[in-house]
Amino acid sequence: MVVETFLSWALPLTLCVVALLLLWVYGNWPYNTWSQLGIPGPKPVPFLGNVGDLKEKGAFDATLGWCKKYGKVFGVYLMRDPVLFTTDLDILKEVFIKDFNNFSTRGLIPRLVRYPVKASLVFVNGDTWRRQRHTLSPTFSASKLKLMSGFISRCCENLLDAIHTLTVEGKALDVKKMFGAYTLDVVAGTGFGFETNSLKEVDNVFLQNVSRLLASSTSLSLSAFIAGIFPALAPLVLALGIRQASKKEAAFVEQTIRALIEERKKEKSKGRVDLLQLLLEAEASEAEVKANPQDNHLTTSEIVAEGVLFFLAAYDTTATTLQYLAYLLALHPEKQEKLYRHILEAVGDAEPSYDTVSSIPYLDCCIHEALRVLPTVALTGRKTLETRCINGVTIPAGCAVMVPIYGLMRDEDIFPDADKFIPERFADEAHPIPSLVKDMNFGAGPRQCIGMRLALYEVKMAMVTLLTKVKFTKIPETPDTVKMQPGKSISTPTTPILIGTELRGK
Ligand code: HEM
Repeated sequence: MVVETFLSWALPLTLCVVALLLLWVYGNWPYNTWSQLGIPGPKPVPFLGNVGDLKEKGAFDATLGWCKKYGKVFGVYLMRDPVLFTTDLDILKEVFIKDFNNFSTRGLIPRLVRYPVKASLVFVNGDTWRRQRHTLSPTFSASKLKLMSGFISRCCENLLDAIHTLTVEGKALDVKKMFGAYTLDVVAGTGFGFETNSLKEVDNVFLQNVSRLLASSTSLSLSAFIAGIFPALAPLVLALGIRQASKKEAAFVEQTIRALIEERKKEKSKGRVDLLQLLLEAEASEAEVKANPQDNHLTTSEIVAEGVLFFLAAYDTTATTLQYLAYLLALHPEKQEKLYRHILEAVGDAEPSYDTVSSIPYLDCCIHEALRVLPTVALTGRKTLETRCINGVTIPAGCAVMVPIYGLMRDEDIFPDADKFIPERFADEAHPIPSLVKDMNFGAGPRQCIGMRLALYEVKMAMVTLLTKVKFTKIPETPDTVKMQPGKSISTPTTPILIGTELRGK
């Protein structure tokens, strides 16, 4: 009897203890990777690694803090995955440029990413990436951008009108909202040849859906959390549709793109120069793509994926860059006046064009410096196929190597007085900034941002159009410093940035 009672509870109890022990081992075993390799880093907690810090402080502030504490190379655990963070230029050059064949995969790929984004350039790899990249690259050549110039000019004029009205009415300028509407109009027109009226109708439904989709895709949800701890459950989480946060918005954006494709096919226009036209000219069946993988072809489902991606990748990033540039110019009137003089010298009374806005070195300096002081993107990186040892640092096979962009941009060895807004540092011939660092806000190497030229062109056209007519000013509502929201991979201030505007010549 005593033996039976003992067995009835001892067996389940033993099983529970063994299960808990196994769970404990599972939740802890990856966390000696970096200490064994002699690489410093923050102490991980079971199952979560260092995600707690990222969630609490945000990717920008957490990684900046780690850079200050651990230096140029440190190891972090994202859930159970070891990730090497580095601002060491020799390692970055090797990873992004010289050893690209080994590091051609994007660093962190969310486990729950689904179609259409999953099939787009950002997330595909290997031969599929090569084919898509070759097919899409011509869209962003200087000659194609020049053809889009008339449309971008019209968007800039609308932007100027909207800001003129605000100024006359004495209202503060919500920089992100205004520039978000402008970049959405540019993306819609240059990408798909359709005119959103988001500058006049700031609460545009399409804009709201894209914003919500972006917000949910850059924050950590419960489902991402489950899939992070138990990667094997990711397909189940996706199949069950647990990741509901962005489903509705993703469907809305996807449907809009599909409708645009259908309309364009009916129109049969050959004269268009937008992204959609280029995509459709490359359209081929799945069988054709399989048979000739080296040709510049895209399947119909890839065309939809690239269309959705174009909105996601192009709109918020460029609007955020414009937002910080306008804000920093409002805080630094002397730099703004210098930029105004340089713009007048280059453009005079003429209409700004691709060539004129591209020939104002001080404008480039201001954009680079704004991106440096307040970067738009927190992180980018690559995954190593095979184990590599670079500069004495071992990177185990399958491990991600990430650049903490904020930390790199605040490195006092490269940027003395790194907290200060000094555009001139990018023109200092005595201390040139390495181009790898200068452009790292757009990544580096063959997988660098494909839209960099378009983004810079949009920013330049907007600034040249506005600054010849309007001054940005600091008003009581303008914050002295920007605090970034945690949980976002694209920089988002905790409260909207408001600045003042004055008409020039008044
Ligand atoms: C100021 C605005 C922008 C910033 C700061 C930015 C930043 C970035 C960064 C950091 C990457 C990763 C690059 C790497 O890993 O080396 C990237 C990739 C990418 N960006 Fe941008 N981006 C901007 C605008 C745009 C625009 C306008 C487009 C338009 C289509 C775009 C499309 C893409 C695509 C498709 C990729 C993936 C490229 C690939 O994997 O081959 N971006 N961007």
